[in-house]
Amino acid sequence: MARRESLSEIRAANPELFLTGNIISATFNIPHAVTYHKGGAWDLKPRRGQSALIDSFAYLSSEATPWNHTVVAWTGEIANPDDDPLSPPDTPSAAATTIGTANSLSAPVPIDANTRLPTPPPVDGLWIPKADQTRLEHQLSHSRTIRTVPVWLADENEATADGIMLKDQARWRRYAEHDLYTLFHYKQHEPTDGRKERAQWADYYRMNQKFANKIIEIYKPGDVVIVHDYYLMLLPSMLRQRAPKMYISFFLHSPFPSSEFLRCLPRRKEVLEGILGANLVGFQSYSYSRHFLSCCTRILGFPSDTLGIDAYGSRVQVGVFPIGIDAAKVETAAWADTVNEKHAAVRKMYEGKKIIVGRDRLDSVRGVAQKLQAFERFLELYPHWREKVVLIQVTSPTSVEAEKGDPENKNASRVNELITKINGEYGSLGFSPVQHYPQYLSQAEYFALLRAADIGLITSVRDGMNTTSLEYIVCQKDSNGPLILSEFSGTAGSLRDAIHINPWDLSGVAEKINMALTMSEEERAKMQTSLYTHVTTQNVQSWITKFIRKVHAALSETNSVTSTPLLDRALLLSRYRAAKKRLFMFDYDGTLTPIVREPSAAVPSERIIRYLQSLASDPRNAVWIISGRDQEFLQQHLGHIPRIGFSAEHGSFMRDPGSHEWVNLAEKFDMGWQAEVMEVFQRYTDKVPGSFIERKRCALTWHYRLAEPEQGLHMSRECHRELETGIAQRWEVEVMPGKANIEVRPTFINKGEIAKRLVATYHNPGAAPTEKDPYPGEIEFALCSGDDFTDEDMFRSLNSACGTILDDQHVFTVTVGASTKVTLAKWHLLEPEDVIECVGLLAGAGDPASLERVGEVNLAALSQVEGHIPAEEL
Ligand SMILES: O=P(O)(O)OC[C@H]1O[C@H](O[C@H]2O[C@H](CO)[C@@H](O)[C@H](O)[C@H]2O)[C@H](O)[C@@H](O)[C@@H]1O
Repeated sequence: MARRESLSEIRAANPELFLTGNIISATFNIPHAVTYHKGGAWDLKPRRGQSALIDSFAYLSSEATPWNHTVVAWTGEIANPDDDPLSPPDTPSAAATTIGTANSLSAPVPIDANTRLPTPPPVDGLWIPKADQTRLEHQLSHSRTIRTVPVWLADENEATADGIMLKDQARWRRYAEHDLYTLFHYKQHEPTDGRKERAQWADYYRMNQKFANKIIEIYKPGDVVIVHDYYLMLLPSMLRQRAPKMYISFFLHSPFPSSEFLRCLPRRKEVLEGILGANLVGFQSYSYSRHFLSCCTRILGFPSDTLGIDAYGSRVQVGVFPIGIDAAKVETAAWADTVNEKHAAVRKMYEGKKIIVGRDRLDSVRGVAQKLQAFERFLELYPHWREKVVLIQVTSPTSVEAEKGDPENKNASRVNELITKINGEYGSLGFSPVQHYPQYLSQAEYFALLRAADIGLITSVRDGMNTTSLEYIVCQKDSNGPLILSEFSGTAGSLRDAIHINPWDLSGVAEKINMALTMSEEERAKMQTSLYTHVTTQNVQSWITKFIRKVHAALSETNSVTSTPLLDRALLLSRYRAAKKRLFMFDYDGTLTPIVREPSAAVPSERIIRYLQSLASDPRNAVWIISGRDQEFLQQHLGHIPRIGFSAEHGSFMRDPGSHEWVNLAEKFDMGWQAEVMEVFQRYTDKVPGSFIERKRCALTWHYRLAEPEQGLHMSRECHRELETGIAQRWEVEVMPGKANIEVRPTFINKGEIAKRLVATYHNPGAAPTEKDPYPGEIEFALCSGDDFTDEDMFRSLNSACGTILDDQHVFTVTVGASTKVTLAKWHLLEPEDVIECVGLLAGAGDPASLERVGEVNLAALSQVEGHIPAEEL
């Protein structure tokens, strides 16, 4: 019998969990289906579906963990019994309709006339006075199992101080179910003119915002927020904007598609950016996490590795956490007396027959049609099983917006056609090989069926996590019925010992059904032991425990990473103003201009040209651009600015301010290595479509930004290794991995050497004026900014000059990028735009508002994720 761990065992295994504190779980629907009774107590029934998630909430809210747990969720569509005379408040709801007695199982194709779909929500509006709203809030917040704070969803003008008017309640789920759910399951709609989508998106955005408002109301610093599923994908970023230091995690319960598919979503960027407000993002399976990482790189252009993404100056960790079920609870429920009776009745009814069981929602991705086709094939290929095997298929109505709205309901018709065909062909007067129950089962009937089965058959064509497969394993504790599981189910990765099938290969599935029916008792027991051990140990309690443990680990890693402070612009300005002589060294790409797809497109903005002009016009300032670019590029785009010095190709060439002559510092260097490097680069260019070589006078660069990202990265590593172990051993050259490039240049010169030279050139206390330094004196202010690996050499040089030649307090080394980036710089700025703003600030030529803002900037807030979701979306 699966056993729950005791509190002391859990405590011993997870000491970090016992930090205590608040956990706020944000999920779309509250765990109850709610019926309104004007002026009276609200009727709360357990909500169907998401049993694993709701069990995890119950666990977190229980005494077994030290957490103070609150669920924040929408009320769901509120039912009004006055609108539904067939469903008075005191009778079981339509959803509780059962399949009746065991005898009904023998009906050929039993479409139960009593079966009713859930009551549709009122369309004309339901007015709920404030007092009744408060009553529901009180009932939910005093729940003994899961304390819940409801989110009320209505248009602004429909929610007043007196109450709320609920109209078209299903609108809040439409975008998520119509667009996201569908696409995440690899299904694509016909494109439309976009009007309906825009309205649905606006509801989705507003709904996420209302969740953010509610969470902010109850949030206290230190609380951990766990956001669940595709309904709330914008919430992490919305929360991050409002509370930059909040601990936020996001878990996706559904599949996540490959970037090729996600690209089809018009709101792909917003959705990805929404999630990236989280510190940790969790998925059901490895492939979903891999797809997400690759989408962030391909669609948003953020660098990622297998463990996370660097986005907006922060690290977002990504992990895989396959959800489990509350196995102990299922086991207890499955052996209740009522279940025992039903189980005996089912077995008796099908005495002498093998039972295959399937329970699915009638969504097309659940693969019911594929299952029927495979069963048909099985009866065709293995005639000796005819009349000896029955497929009992229970289907609940589709919950997919797109399929609900389909007037033809093609999937349901296809399923019915297949059943009629199979029963017509392989059935007889007294027996139908497919028994179909298109309805909800009571829990007792459901467990009785899973226990009575000889085979569990899951043929989903796309599925996040399949709870039926896990419940089936628990129910087969004594009978060892094999589980046949689609390889496209998110559960397949965890249930390695199940019989995996490809639901599109009908003959293959038929073969596996035959194999499962003919397995020896020993083989079945072995399979069951392994699956049962997995399901009972990797349960819902261990799932949420691991997830929270990982949230804590992610947060402590983030906090322990040395964080480079955001440049103190007020300090920078005051030191600049006080200095009589100043030196500026700016890298170009990624510092004065953003990184773009093609090198030729990275031209300086009119603004930075104006600021540099103004800065260089002050005779107290020596302004240099120190870049990997070649002379031609620098000259063409910046050469016209008077009094600016240049260093090209990582220090190989220099041009003094006011001069037109370039000095070649690599003149005496043997360039024989170039031909060899070109040969290697050419080979990789041939292999990697989209990559190309940038040939400069001295340095050579192989670019792969336009290549397929994974291939580019992989091949660049290979190329780097080949050059390091070959040419770099024979020649005095350095191989440098850059931003989607690999550069090779002579070792003797680098940007650090140039920085050293410039300090030596301009720091001349007591000297007479020279052509190079017409205003001799001490350097009283230095600003050096760069974004990549090659710029670290400049920071190193300046750091070592500090304390000997320069005054540490007056030297500003500034890396462009995240505060978490490993750097020798003392400060950071997030983007080139920030550098440009600073240059404008010092030059006195910037936006006057930026000057006013100095000293008022909230440095902490600036280092966090800011405003990815434009306010004008609504
Ligand atoms: O020292 P820098 O001024 O930072 O120059 C480094 C290299 O930058 C250029 O490549 C990079 O920027 C391109 C434009 O944004 C981008 O398309 C490319 O992927 C980046 O690697 C330049 O092409 C190289 O020659 C420089 O060495």
